[in-house]
Amino acid sequence: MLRSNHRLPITNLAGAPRKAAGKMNILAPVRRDRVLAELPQCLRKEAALHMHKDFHPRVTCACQEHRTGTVGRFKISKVIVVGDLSVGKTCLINRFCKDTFDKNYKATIGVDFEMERFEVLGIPFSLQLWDTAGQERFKCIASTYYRGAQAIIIVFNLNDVASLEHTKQWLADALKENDPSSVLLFLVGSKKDLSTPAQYALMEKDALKVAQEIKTLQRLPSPGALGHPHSPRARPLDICTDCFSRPKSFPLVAISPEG
Ligand SMILES: Nc1nc2c(ncn2[C@@H]2O[C@H](COP(=O)(O)OP(=O)(O)OP(=O)(O)O)[C@@H](O)[C@H]2O)c(=O)[nH]1
Repeated sequence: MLRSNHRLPITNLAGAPRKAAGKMNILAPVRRDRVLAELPQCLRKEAALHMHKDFHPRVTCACQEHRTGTVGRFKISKVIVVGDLSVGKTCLINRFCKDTFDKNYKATIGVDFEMERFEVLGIPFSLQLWDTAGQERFKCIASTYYRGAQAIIIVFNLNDVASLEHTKQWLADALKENDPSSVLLFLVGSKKDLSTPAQYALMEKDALKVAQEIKTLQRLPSPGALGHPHSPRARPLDICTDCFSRPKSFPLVAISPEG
């Protein structure tokens, strides 16, 4: 069945949604649970994406004075979500953005898009979440939206080992359009509620191996290799999700392959 409410966003060359001409840009207030007064504690030091407790004063100052051109695209981050068909990419995004879960499968055609606004340490911040199609026949449409991502979330089904194997190809395709030296990677296992503890334990081991392979590939110095020799920000984390029964937010179990 095809997603009935599917929409393709109008985009500019950088892949960001374009504002409708002549319309005033009036934004609703940021939701309370999207206001982060302090950066959250990480489960493990190696799994932390932030190394400092605060922003660099230059960033804070530029954002407050609306001069974010000087600090790059700090105030908007593009996240692309890739992975095999039916692994649960849309459900993951819907749980995060709308706190909803739909048990009926409706394939994404091409791409779908959500925007989440945050306030992080007093600085407004927007997250663009690009939900891409896992079906082969829509892959070429979806891949045109890969460019300019700050983070890539590669999803696999914890009950389908083939979907884990395919994550390497999904990542390789996504990295063709992005800078491997600066993009953040997340390896996400979905449908945890459907696996038994024994199945889950096996899959967790395999997922850790894949995460480690991804990381090793990133460090390869040869040109044309998956990654970049110096990629301090690129660090795959494993996150296991269960969109079905967890009521709110991304349930995170970070099992970083570092250390
Ligand atoms: N039990 C359970 N079912 C899930 C979970 N996540 C997704 N599903 C189901 O899996 C099916 C596919 O989910 P989608 O989110 O549409 O999958 P997708 O990866 O976006 O699929 P494509 O759009 O084809 O790429 C749906 O029937 C969902 O209800 C989960 O955590 N638990």
